[in-house]
Amino acid sequence: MTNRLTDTIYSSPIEQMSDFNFDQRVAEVFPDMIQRSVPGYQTILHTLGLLTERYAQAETNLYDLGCSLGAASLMMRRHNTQSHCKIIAVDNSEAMLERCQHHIDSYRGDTPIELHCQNIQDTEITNASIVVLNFTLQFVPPEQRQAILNKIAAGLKPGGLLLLSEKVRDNSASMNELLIDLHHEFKRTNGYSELEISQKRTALENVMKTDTIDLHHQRLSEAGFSESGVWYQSYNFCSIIAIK
Ligand SMILES: Nc1ncnc2c1ncn2[C@@H]1O[C@H](C[S@+](CC[C@H]([NH3+])C(=O)[O-])CC(=O)[O-])[C@@H](O)[C@H]1O
Ligand SMILES: O=C(O)C(=O)Cc1ccccc1
Repeated sequence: MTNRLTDTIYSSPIEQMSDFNFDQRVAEVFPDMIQRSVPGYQTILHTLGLLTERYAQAETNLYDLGCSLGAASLMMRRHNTQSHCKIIAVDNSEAMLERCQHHIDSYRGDTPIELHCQNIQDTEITNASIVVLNFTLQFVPPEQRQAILNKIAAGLKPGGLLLLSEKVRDNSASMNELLIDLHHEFKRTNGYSELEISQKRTALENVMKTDTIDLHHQRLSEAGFSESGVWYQSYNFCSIIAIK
């Protein structure tokens, strides 16, 4: 994207730190923030394109849960070759959705994209061939995560696909520390200062509770997915494919 606004949200000392939330300021700098903060973000979107070519089924719904500015929806729309599909993109941040609509309108595509401002806890999943949770489940309270996966598995057609990308925690405390450290180095390389890294870490503490990869596999199996596998991991960021 050209003329991308730089994320400077945590660049000055903040006296009263409040929890991270997806407001207007975050929405404005989001492409820069996610690109500089999430290792493999582009790789994951690229692979979603390949998966769409393989897994989209005609006359089904493709869901993008926690769509932010619609990057995953646009990728699915660009790669979908099946007829009579609908992309349903959901986010509970009005600021994100407003920008998402502009984004979508500025590209052409055959598959219609419907935007819904709601909690993904309330989204009905029906007749789905692909569901994307690209770094969204991590923001849902942990005790509500299983119910969402159950609903997704129930709403997917046989052979349907879930792409679940998450920041994760390692089983071993020392390995976890190392992976977090390497991620922080990645952020420094991308121009974030020590202050920005540490203030954002504090802001995320209460709102982003990470799980282990083992727990993700367990939940997916419990939900009724026949298979799940990690296809990508970079430091403490991973992406899982689950097939119904
Ligand atoms: N309960 C919820 N219901 C609906 N939306 C939610 C909820 N909780 C958080 N969100 C939304 O989930 C998105 C998470 S960002 C996803 C990136 C995108 N998938 C991408 O492929 O670019 C990831 C990140 O910032 O690390 C935000 O837009 C929130 O408003
Ligand atoms: O920046 C981080 O440390 C992250 O964990 C990733 C992220 C990216 C965008 C919004 C919230 C968290």
